[in-house]
Amino acid sequence: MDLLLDQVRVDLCRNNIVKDISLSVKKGEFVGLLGPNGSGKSTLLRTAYRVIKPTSGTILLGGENLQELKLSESAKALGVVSQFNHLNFDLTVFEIVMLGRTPHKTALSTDQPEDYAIAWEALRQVGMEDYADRSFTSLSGGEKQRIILARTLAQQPQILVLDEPTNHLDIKYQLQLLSIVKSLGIGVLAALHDLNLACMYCDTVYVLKGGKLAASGPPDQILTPELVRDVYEIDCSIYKNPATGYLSIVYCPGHPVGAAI
Ligand SMILES: Nc1ncnc2c1ncn2[C@@H]1O[C@H](COP(=O)(O)OP(=O)(O)OP(=O)(O)O)[C@@H](O)[C@H]1O
Repeated sequence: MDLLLDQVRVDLCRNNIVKDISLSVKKGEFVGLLGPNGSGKSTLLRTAYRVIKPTSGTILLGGENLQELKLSESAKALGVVSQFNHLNFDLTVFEIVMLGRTPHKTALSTDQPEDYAIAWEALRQVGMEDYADRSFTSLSGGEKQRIILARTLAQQPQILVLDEPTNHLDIKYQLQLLSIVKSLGIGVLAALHDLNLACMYCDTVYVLKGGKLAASGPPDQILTPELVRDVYEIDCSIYKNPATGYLSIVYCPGHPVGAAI
């Protein structure tokens, strides 16, 4: 299944936050959404997963207009891991992961053995089987993030939208989360702050600046010191790391470009 955004504009409180962005996420493609704080990444993602209605433009999910799809259909197809996971229900970890099966059920259907098996497999994928009986609210920020990913894996979505999914995770689990997501073989749209992780995992990146598209393409073709300086106002050097084969970005200490000394 593909996700296509065509000339999407989003106004919030009369401010134009997202300015006519077009992008595509194809089956199996890992697409990164980059840009500094306040550049419109979360707003664009929230529009893509149907929390915000676009002011103009079109979003197609599997070729169908997202706004015209039944909510139950888009809920089944689109998985979301967002930045904020303030769930205050007193549920166990396993119960949270089982919530991922909800979009696949009708009002009267009960949990089937297959649902339990899928939820256990999702917990196993994030390495959290031993936490199944723990209260979700007792977990650390990083553990919560991994359980939210497991819930989303249990949903078996066809497109995954991630808003800063590596927040709270130490480097091992940042790499684990992105590797799991990449291995799913579905379309992924992820807002990322870490440009080095973007270079390692993204097939394509879209870079936002002030709600507009500043650049798009494969990271090794478009991430240049000039682009980083223009978008993030910071100097850096970029080289191909012989150990990984990916670009590595090293930020220069000192003053951001244009800052008063
Ligand atoms: N409901 C709203 N009303 C008015 N402005 C808003 C609203 N929601 C977000 N904004 C503004 O829109 C801009 C883009 O915010 P958004 O959260 O999309 O940026 P972002 O790129 O995800 O930032 P960050 O990297 O800090 O998470 C910001 O200036 C924000 O203050």
